[in-house]
Amino acid sequence: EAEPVNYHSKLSEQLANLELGIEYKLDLKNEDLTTLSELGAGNGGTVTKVLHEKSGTVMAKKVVFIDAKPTVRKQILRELQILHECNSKYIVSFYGAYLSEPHICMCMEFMDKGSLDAIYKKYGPIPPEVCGKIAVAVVHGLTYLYDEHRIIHRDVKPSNILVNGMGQIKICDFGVSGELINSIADTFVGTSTYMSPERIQGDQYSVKSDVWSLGVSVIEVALGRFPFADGEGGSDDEDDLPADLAGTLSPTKPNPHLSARLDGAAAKDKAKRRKSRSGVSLEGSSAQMSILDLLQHIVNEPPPKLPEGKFPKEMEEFVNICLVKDPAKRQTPKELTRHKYVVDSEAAKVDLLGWVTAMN
Ligand SMILES: O=c1[nH]ccc2cc(OC[C@@H]3CCNC3)c(Cl)cc12
Repeated sequence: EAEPVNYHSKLSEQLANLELGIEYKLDLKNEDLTTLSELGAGNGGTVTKVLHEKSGTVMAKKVVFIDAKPTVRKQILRELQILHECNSKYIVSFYGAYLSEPHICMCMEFMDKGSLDAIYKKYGPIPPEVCGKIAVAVVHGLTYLYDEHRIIHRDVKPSNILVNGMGQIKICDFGVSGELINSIADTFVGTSTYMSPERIQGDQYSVKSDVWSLGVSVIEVALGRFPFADGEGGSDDEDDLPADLAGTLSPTKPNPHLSARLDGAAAKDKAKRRKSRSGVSLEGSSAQMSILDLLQHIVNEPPPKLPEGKFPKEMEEFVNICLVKDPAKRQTPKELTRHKYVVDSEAAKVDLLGWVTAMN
């Protein structure tokens, strides 16, 4: 009979280590984790709330299926170790990752109020002052990832911005492993509808592409709906392209099929708008913007913006700066840390605790 673990001594030992700043790594494995509940699915994985028995720590465990050779999975596991060094109050903490063939399991800090997409879908549009705190968290989180680790998030959206019961707002699911990005890109078409114009066109994209996604995300949570006109998109799961394009989307090289289709969609889009202006209501699917229309819309139409005069001036301006279509003219996360909206929001006394406590 194994010696019963004395939780108290274990925890106080760990607290002592923490105080001494001693990094301790838990060797995580399935048999030490008890599943408590389901948290969500999306981004190519499922997330469950688990208890790590030995340390008494409640965690969020994300399980990702990687359709690749075991050597690739091992490489991904090695690359994920960088997450141990990603320490910021704006980044969800990482406890460790392990292989449970053919899955990769990642254990992270549990954020008990969940993701922003679920929050606004349940409680309605997020108050502008809370949006300010969200902008602060994402801008500083992105700046930390890039300045300290040269990491570009690649998937900024409300479902990857999490909240906990202490009113802390943190980002998760950033692209830390090159192999993981490749394997998801191959198996997952991943035409995220938060993609910047330059990324949709396969042009070189940078940390500024994350700023575009932040702009779309702030409008979405402030309005309580995905901002592109009657777009079907915006679900937190990846929307798939039609089969013939599946797997051809690459964030790095221009895609001839796509640009041809985008031009075609552009013609359709204009025709649709003309028809609808003539008062003929578009029935069924033709009225719902398909993912292709949406990609074409983002590339060719003016960027979305907040409705005039309904939000603080500097919030409108912040969003417009994030949504500058030309990446050369768009600011970096670091430059945005000096924007009035971010600086004022950081200093503002916002009762985030009250906001999260109202959520049961
Ligand atoms: O507590 C969490 N920690 C880390 C990741 C995480 C992810 C979560 O949800 C992710 C899914 C993805 C799409 N929508 C929600 C939730 Cl609901 C909690 C946590």
